[in-house]
Amino acid sequence: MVSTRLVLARTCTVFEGVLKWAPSTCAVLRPSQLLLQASCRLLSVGIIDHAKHREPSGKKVLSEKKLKRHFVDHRRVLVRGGSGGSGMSCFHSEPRKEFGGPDGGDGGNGGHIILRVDQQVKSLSSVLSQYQGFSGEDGGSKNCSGRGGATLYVQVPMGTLVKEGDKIVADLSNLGDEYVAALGGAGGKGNRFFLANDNRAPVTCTPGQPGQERVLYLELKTMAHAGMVGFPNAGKSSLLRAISNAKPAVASYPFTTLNPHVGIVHYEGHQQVAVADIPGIIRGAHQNKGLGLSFLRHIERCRFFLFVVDLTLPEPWTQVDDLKYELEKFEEGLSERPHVIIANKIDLPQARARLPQLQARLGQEAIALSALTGENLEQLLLHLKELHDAHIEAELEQGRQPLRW
Ligand SMILES: Nc1nc2c(ncn2[C@@H]2O[C@H](COP(=O)(O)OP(=O)(O)OP(=O)(O)O)[C@@H](O)[C@H]2O)c(=O)[nH]1
Ligand SMILES: [Mg+2]
Repeated sequence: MVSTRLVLARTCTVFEGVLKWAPSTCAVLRPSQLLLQASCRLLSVGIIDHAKHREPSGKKVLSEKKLKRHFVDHRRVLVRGGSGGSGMSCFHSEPRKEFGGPDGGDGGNGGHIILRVDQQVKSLSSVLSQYQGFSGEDGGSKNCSGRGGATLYVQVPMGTLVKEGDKIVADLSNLGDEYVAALGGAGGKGNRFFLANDNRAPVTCTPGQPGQERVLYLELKTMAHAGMVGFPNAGKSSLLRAISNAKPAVASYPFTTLNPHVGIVHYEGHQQVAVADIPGIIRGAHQNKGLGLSFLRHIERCRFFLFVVDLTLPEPWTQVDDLKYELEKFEEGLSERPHVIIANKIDLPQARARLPQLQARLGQEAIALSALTGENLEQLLLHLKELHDAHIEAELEQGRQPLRW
């Protein structure tokens, strides 16, 4: 019993800092399995799938179809800044003080509308189609100025692109980024403002200006470090479930995933790598076949790619060529980004037999693994970390702030 506990503790310690889900993996293993695993492969990850399929109790999981309704990645928004308050025209009046002079106060300025990045917001679904800023108050007597309209903040997800017509006016890709979408109108002037030597009793006052009015197009480009690209059914979502805390739907039919999902892989020292899973791509996607390429904008900003190949299909190397071709069609140079090729479903015998042929045809190494059984996942995790570290180094070298999740 004591020795079993020791092995259990040791296996967990090896995982600790590399993977967050390690304790849950340990929890579902029988002691006999653990002993066997610890002796033959210290870093192997067994039967992850069972551990991953436990949903947190009490939390309703939305189906992919419902999620599609909730996930909005573009929005047309009409923004109108608050109008300024009007200036006041009045004169000081006091007993025995006949000519008190003008004392009409200025109107308050209208409130601006500001788009602000919020880490908690993951889609544009909470953004309304129009916003009206708060108006400033009118000026009062006794030189009282009206109160200015409060600023209206609209929370948007990180990676929101703001366009006006065809022109990109803002790229909100960092935490805390803000963009003034509409300026509030200036407040009007009270008659006190027009007091001059040649006019001691002005009655003129001006109305407040209307706020700025603009039609903006918001476009969300999901931000993640790594983007998973692959044909439908290649096992992208299964892989994301296995390495992160994300729960994309997994099924044996193509196009199960309809929205991008981002999962976070936790490493030692609180380092986090965000991995995005997007719907499957097929040959001819750039001609709008399958689900088309519109969702590719969600991996456009990924710093590196994971090409997921289904090893059970004949000639799996053609999948890599097709994926690279489609990426290139979407945006020039996209296929040149750092990437790693993942040969999935290695647990199946026919897949294992195709592996040497794939390696030879590709001319580069592919990480053979099984998202279902967890075999060889650690190699992917270590490679992911290497790619992430290289990205941070490159960004710092160029004086840019690396993407932090
Ligand atoms: N045997 C085996 N089956 C796998 C493995 N990975 C995924 N599968 C199965 O392959 C099917 C498709 O998996 P998904 O993860 O939904 O594939 P996907 O690439 O996300 O598919 P789309 O969302 O349609 O693009 C499911 O039935 C999975 O159980 C694996 O490593 N081994
Ligand atoms: Mg999927």
